[in-house]
Amino acid sequence: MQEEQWCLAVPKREAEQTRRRLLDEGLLDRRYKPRSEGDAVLLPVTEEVAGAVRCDFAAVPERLELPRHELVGGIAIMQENDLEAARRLLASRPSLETVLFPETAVEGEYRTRRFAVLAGVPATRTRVTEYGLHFDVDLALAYFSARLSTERQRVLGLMEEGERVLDMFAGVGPFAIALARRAGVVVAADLNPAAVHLLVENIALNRATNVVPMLADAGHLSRLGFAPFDRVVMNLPLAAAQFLPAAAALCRDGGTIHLYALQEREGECLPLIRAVTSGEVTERQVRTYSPGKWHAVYDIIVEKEDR
Ligand SMILES: C[S@@+](CC[C@H](N)C(=O)[O-])C[C@H]1O[C@@H](n2cnc3c(N)ncnc32)[C@H](O)[C@@H]1O
Repeated sequence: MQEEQWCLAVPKREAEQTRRRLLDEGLLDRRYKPRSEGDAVLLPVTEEVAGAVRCDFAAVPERLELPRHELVGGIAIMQENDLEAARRLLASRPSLETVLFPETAVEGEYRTRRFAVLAGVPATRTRVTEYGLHFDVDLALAYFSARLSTERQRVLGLMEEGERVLDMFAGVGPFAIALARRAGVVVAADLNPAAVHLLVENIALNRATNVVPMLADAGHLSRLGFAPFDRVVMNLPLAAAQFLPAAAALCRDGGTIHLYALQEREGECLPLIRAVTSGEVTERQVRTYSPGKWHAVYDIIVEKEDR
């Protein structure tokens, strides 16, 4: 039976690498079989990611019944509180250790969720591999989402060797440690002690020697007298209004701020951005979040002369 699905069409030589990345990010729709079309391979994806198109796919019969889920290392996060489906999911993949159901939305200052264990080992800690880097995460204690892995690589691709980078809301370090590959130094701050513990472990795990972890409120960073940064990452959606002036103060003239926001209409953050700089702004959709809401990133070139 053929069914219409979202998919990414990629050149054959990139297919395996892209398939693995989508699998890591929990975006590969394993209920359908990838297939070739001309020089491309069509990879079914679980949501409308950037560049996805609609195509017909044959269902893999034994996987059709698996529930929707997001993969984070050895943990699957299900959208339904369904014990029977969780057991089937756990049995479907040897690398899976635990199936969780989020009892709350992402909440609080630390942006964490509370989980119920539906199947497997009762744990919220796991190790995630992303583009050759390893991150120990604890989903109950500190925020982590595999869905931004492509975005981290995009930002890395924009960097010059030796840049000074500030990650204002670093969590367990996925942006900071990914960008450290090209940076001269990365300052990585977070106010969640558990996140900073994991950040320190992840710096060691990846043998990064140029990431400086800090347990600090981003609001205090501009008082520390840092020389200006070439690039500032702001991944705390909903906080633009509060922290954008500090980010602009910490960024050099001509440097870049990557501002992540949850929004319901294009250009929602532009008035806030225009209050701190008149520099060039590029806005793009990172991923859909819920109907009518999406995760956007604004790449902002900071111009200081005219302020
Ligand atoms: C959405 S998470 C992003 C974490 C990480 N950048 C990532 O991509 O996985 C936001 C992080 O900001 C931290 N946070 C919230 N308010 C903060 C503040 N005022 N100063 C520093 N960190 C803060 C939270 O603890 C959380 O780890």
